[in-house]
Amino acid sequence: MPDPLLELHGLSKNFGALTVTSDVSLTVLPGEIHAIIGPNGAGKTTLIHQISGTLRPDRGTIRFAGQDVTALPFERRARLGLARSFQITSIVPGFTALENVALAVQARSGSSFRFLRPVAGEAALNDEARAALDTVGLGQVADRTAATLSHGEKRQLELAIAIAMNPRLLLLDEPLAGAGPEETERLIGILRDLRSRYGILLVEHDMQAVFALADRISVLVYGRVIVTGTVDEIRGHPEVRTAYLGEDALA
Ligand SMILES: Nc1ncnc2c1ncn2[C@@H]1O[C@H](COP(=O)(O)OP(=O)(O)OP(=O)(O)O)[C@@H](O)[C@H]1O
Repeated sequence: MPDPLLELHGLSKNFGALTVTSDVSLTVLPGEIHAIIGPNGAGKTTLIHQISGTLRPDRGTIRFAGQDVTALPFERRARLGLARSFQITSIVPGFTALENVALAVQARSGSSFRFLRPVAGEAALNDEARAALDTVGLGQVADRTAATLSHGEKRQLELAIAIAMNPRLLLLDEPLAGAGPEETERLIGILRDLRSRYGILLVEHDMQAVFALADRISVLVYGRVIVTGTVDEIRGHPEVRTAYLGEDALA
């Protein structure tokens, strides 16, 4: 088995008396989609915040690509290749799709493009941005203003922005939220293509999409991982069925 890209050991976090993450341990392997599912309020988003570095855990460790990153700030983790896809709110509506992605390329590369002649620097930025847009199937709309993109295209643009960070692991928090059936199918296809290039930690409510995509699934209930397993193991697991009682998501 390859070394894990991401390893969480005994991660715990309380907000006052409320335990939001309780002794969470899991791994994401290179080329794997590891999905986190769980009822509303189970602690999925706060877990993502701790992994990306915007929230400090009270206990436990986070290792990324063999390095302990528990104490590193968000930007340092991003530079190591831990990319979180941000919600649509981080897209600049008045910029084109290409400009939005070029901004992310520029943020990642810092001053490195400054050493090129201005025109060459801009061309290099745009080439990288175009490649990221092509990867998520948005090459045709590169020059459209982001505000005019459909909801599904905006979700694709978020993925392109995350890819422009040159990541090794993508942290995706509900990448299908608000997408219609056709958009969902398209996004599932894109995520499937991305799997061969990145490890993916996927938080997603759309259970059919999770079952279609995930190599492994961890089920979070009240901040605790109650089981990690393959799609078949999770579908048939009695405790998971109990946690979702009343929902037909596992049908
Ligand atoms: N900053 C905060 N201060 C206090 N409590 C918080 C804070 N952020 C989240 N919580 C609480 O922590 C718990 C876990 O929230 P979280 O958003 O991580 O759950 P979730 O599994 O992502 O939920 P959903 O599926 O509805 O998005 C919830 O009870 C929430 O109200």
